[in-house]
Amino acid sequence: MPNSNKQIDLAITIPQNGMGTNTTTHNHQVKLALTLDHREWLGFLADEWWPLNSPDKSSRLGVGTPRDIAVSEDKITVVAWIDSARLPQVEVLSWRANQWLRVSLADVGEIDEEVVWPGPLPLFAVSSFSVVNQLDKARLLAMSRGFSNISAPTQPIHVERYSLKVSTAQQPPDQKDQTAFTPSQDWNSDRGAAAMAVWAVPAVAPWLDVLCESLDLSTEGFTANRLGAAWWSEPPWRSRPSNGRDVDAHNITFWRATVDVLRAVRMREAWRPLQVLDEIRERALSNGITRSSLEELVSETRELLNDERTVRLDQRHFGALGAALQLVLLRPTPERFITWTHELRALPPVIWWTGAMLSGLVQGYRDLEPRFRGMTEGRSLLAIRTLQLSNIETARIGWPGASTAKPKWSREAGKVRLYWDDKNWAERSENSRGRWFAANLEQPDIRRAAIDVAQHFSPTCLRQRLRLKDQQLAILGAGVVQVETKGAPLLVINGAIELNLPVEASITTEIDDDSFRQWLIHEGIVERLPEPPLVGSTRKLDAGHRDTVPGLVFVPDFISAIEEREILATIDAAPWRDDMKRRVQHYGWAYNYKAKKVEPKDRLGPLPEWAEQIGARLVEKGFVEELPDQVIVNEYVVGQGISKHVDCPSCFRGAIVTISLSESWEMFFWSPEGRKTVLTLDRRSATIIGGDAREKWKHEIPKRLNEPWGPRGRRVSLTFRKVDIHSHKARHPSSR
Ligand SMILES: O=C(O)CCC(=O)C(=O)O
Ligand SMILES: [Fe+2]
Repeated sequence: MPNSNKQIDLAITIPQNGMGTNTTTHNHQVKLALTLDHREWLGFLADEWWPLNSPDKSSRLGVGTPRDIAVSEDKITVVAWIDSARLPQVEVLSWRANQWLRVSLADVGEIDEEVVWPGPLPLFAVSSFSVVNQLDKARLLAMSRGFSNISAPTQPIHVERYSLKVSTAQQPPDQKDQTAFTPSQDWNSDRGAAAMAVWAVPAVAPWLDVLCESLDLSTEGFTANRLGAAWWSEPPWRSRPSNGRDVDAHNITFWRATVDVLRAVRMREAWRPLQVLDEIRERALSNGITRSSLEELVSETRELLNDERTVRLDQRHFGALGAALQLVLLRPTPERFITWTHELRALPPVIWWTGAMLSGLVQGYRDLEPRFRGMTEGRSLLAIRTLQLSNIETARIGWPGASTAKPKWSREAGKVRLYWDDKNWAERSENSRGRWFAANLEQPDIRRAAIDVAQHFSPTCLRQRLRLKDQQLAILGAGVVQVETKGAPLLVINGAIELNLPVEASITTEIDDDSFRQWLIHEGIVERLPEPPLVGSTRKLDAGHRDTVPGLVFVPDFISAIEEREILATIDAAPWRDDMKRRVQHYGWAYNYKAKKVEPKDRLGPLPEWAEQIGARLVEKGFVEELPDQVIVNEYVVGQGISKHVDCPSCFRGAIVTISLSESWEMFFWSPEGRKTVLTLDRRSATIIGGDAREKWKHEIPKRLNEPWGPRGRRVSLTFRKVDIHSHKARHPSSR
């Protein structure tokens, strides 16, 4: 955008002098030199822009040759070589033929002796530094490592002889239109807040969205409002929305007062939290906050600061915001603030995040430790973006490589990657909270694990589901029961009633997806969350192996995903036998693994309804001839399996069927000659083992940690058999 206007600007601003208009050199290679002493150099590294600390933010740069500034004997002279192509191609003042002229940066060349860059210079525009001897270089590097808020520059420091040129230029005239280049007074604080916001963002989707929106040039933080954290739509680095459409005026007003006061704190000079608190109170009152709610927060916070009470995370009047402020007042610097997570295990993410951001605001970018500043790419993008967001004038300046795109994020290989266009500018590690949030709760094994998690951590996300079928139940008690049919049917009970439920009535535990996710977004989690199960172990079968075992029939998707979930829920609600290596449940007939037989005394009763239904379907589809009357549920966790065997030929009649749930694992089939055939038992499939496969071949589930496609979690199988109680055939030597 600036490039297209360049020629026109030139035509207007270059006067017709002796050089003529055509002699301007379009030399982008020209090196601009900023001469600094070592203290200034350290300041440049701390701020990453130069100069920010002085009222005049412009810099005089030598063209090709560094300017000779009066550096005293005891100081080291450092030359920063600026690559003009990394700066916006705007107009600068140039000392050309003994006068100051306004020229485009792109046209600065050998004919210019010196230019005045109209604003602070970014460290990222520096291509290298120069010093005159090795000792100076060593001293500079040592100094840059000696301060907690400075890291050694990524640019090389060359040792070379250069000449300094005494300036012949007059004092440059005042530039009236510098505003676009002069960051706001608060830029240091606001940039500190932004850096901490990135560093501390909870790696959970909605909070990552909030962060991206907070750095977007256009949006107004809808996600933040939806999450009850409206103040994140008005982070310090954004000039306030003029339309003032606040959904949470109370919190926003308090937030503005807090930010205004905290960003004016000069931590280096003094830290007086009680005074800061009073100032926030004053400011909030004059902004129109109701006295009573504010006074309560203020007096409680005073007690906290005076060590007369301990931190309470459920702030009544200002919620997460009030709590975050209290924590920041207690520990104002980021490196101390972040230690709260160790002491307050149940710290909700938004309190921690808001507080961390405020600690960055109080500390300011200059004093921020490099670990909080992020990657090099991110630093420059964040600096430019906070400049753009702080005032409209600066937003118009086209920084090379700076994007106007929306910031986005993605999850990749255990990382959360933040990017603009295709530029990666920040990374966070994923955590189990974020992984749970992203997990597909439709997957039965994930859902099951989520129920476990909820049972342990947040039972209010759970529901009990009562399933009744073809019943007429007497209503006991004085209450009244009605069924409302408008919209989704609703059973309305007024007063108390009781029902005598038949034994077959099933009650299963269900999870409410929304409340589970809300819990993941908002709540402090005291213990380590287990990881959601991997769903990698679901691979489509290659058909090649299926025909090689005679008598084997493989039926993919015999069970639907919903059935799978329901059966697993029912199974998990029933007791497990754990007298073996793996857990099992026996239905219909108990099986004696030692004696390898079934006797009349082993009869347990009819199959449960779910097993009865599947058995009937197996007959109906012609996979087995007789209705199965025994089902064994096997649970295998990582490392477990079943050794090579033939299912007891004399105990059962006809084909046996195994149905695989929750993960796909391999089964090995061994021919009578000892040849191995591998079959993947896809989850939800049925494998019918009949004929030779049943009688002559052995089968096995290897005991191992991984399947070829990923680590094992948990597999559950259902084996359906027809018990042959009258058969007295000899036992197969290695039968089960
Ligand atoms: O887990 C399976 O699918 C097979 C179980 C099995 O072979 C058996 O119980 O005999
Ligand atoms: Fe078996």
